[in-house]
Amino acid sequence: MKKGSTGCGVVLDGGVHTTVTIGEEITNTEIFLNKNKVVGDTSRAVVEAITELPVKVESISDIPIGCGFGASGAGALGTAYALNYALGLDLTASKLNDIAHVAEVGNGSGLGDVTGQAHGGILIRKTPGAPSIASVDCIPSKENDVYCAVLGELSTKSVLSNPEMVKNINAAGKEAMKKLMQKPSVENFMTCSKEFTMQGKLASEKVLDAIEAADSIGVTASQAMLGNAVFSMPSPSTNYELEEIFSEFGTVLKFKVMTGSIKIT
Ligand SMILES: Nc1ncnc2c1ncn2[C@@H]1O[C@H](COP(=O)(O)OP(=O)(O)OP(=O)(O)O)[C@@H](O)[C@H]1O
Ligand SMILES: CC(C)(CO)[C@@H](O)C(=O)[O-]
Repeated sequence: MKKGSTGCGVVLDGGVHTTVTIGEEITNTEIFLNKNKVVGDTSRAVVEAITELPVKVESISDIPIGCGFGASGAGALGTAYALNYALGLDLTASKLNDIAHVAEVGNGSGLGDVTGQAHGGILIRKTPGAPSIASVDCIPSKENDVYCAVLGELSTKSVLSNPEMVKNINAAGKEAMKKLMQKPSVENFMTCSKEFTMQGKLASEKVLDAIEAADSIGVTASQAMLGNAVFSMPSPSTNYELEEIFSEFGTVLKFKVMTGSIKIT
């Protein structure tokens, strides 16, 4: 519950849609992601925290997997909310969010995604921890456009289990957070995020090239953590040009900042 990360990130209006099935026909817990059977340790940990019954969990993702978009945290939240409904558990949102966070952190697949996703917007996590205990704030924002270029995967677990990398990230993160809190605007967030990318030493050459190319048209871009992807919130007048530039590096995805929280459909 106490473990997590501090930082600031953008919650997108794209995510993971999760359905659970329970019944006599389900004899083993199985996790499916985009119709493929996966190990799905984080979603599985949520199931095990909530019920002893075998559950079929099916997630369909409209965000890329393993690219810094927080798909494992989103799947964990979806699994918790869907099980609450299917089993008629009447748990509060706060309890469900905490279960998803503990599953995510316990599995090493993320540290701050669930807390961010549980709140929405451009969320600042001032202290680490589960959604119910982390101290948070946010940068007020409209449903700004978020442009992303997906260049490839980067395993979160491999980074978080590397002490040298974590040391760099913590040093760079501390500086970036200090600077962000002095002026918590969207523009300064992008600047601090970019500096964090440069100092944190997690960016591939291609990520750095994409950030530099955006810079050449006066747009600040940064790396999606922890992924081999970049994102930016350009002004409407630079949208088109940025899309052209990003498309030279990888698949371009367009989202908006999601200003609300988890949706139950
Ligand atoms: N919704 C989901 N359901 C089941 N398994 C998932 C889900 N999302 C991700 N995974 C699994 O998690 C692993 C990728 O995790 P990883 O933490 O690197 O990526 P991520 O969660 O997409 O993004 P981030 O880098 O932001 O944490 C893959 O093995 C994938 O199968
Ligand atoms: C560790 C992390 C970058 C993985 O997506 C995220 O959970 C975060 O920002 O703490």
